[in-house]
Amino acid sequence: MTVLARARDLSRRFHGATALDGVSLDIRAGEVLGLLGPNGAGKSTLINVMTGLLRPGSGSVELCGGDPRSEATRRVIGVTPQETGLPETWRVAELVDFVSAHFPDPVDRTELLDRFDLVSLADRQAGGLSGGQQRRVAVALAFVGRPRLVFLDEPTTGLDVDARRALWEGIRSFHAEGGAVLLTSHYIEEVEALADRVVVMDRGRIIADGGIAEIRGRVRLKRVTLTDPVLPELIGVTSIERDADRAHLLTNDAGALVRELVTAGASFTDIEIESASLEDAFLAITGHRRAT
Ligand SMILES: Nc1ncnc2c1ncn2[C@@H]1O[C@H](COP(=O)(O)OP(=O)(O)OP(=O)(O)O)[C@@H](O)[C@H]1O
Repeated sequence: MTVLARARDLSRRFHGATALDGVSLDIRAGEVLGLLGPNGAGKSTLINVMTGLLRPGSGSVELCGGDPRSEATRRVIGVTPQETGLPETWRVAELVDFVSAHFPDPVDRTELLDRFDLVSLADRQAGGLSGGQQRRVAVALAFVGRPRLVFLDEPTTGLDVDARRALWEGIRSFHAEGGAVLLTSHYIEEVEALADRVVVMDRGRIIADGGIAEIRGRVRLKRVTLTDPVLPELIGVTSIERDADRAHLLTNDAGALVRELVTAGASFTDIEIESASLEDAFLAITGHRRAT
């Protein structure tokens, strides 16, 4: 499959702190790649280096065979950085027209606004929009130039459920037409809903890369949920979380755990065993508590 973006052995330090430490990554045509990692893992730095906004300390990046810093190469990608500042007095329609003027074959304005559920905001000034509405406009602008590959850094942070769903639909229809996307997210269910492939970063390195089922399978965790439990000391339990009267135990061997509970005479009223979620797998791989 065609490789649209190729990063090789990227490293980048900021004042002595390592943000990227030997990262190599290919993004292929037509795939949606979810980039996960805890705060400070290096996700934004990777996007900024891959899109030519930041120079790597060492290593190389090729976008569609070209240099990400060249204008011609940049026309084939779309980017929504984590922080976006829209000019406050400009109306949404004017912003779309302005960005469109930089591309040879832009998406029709009405079609774009419709795709991202922004038609009703077309005549509103950007400065008067809510944070979530501004975010949706900023994401939509990444798609104006009919890019082959779009980089979205936390596209749905701060959006309510409906706005997030509208944005997901916009990303899905781009994907259905063959577009490729790299997106970072703190919402694991977002990556689960949109991505074909998941890359997990931690401390500037890629520590897992695969399909969602594969990443889940890499840690053969089961989630065992018990109601009203009085638990003995347990062996082989990766973590225990409690919410109200339920306890969620993560383990590599649910059978052994159940036998241990029964042998120890532990009391509980209900038991449920399910496969680990992507979030469980992510936490197990990084060793961090939450993807915040
Ligand atoms: N411009 C900068 N100046 C100094 N340090 C920086 C700069 N940009 C990033 N860093 C540092 O590099 C590391 C990686 O940061 P980065 O923003 O890439 O992580 P991230 O995975 O995107 O985190 P988050 O999920 O919080 O957005 C962090 O330690 C961060 O403090």
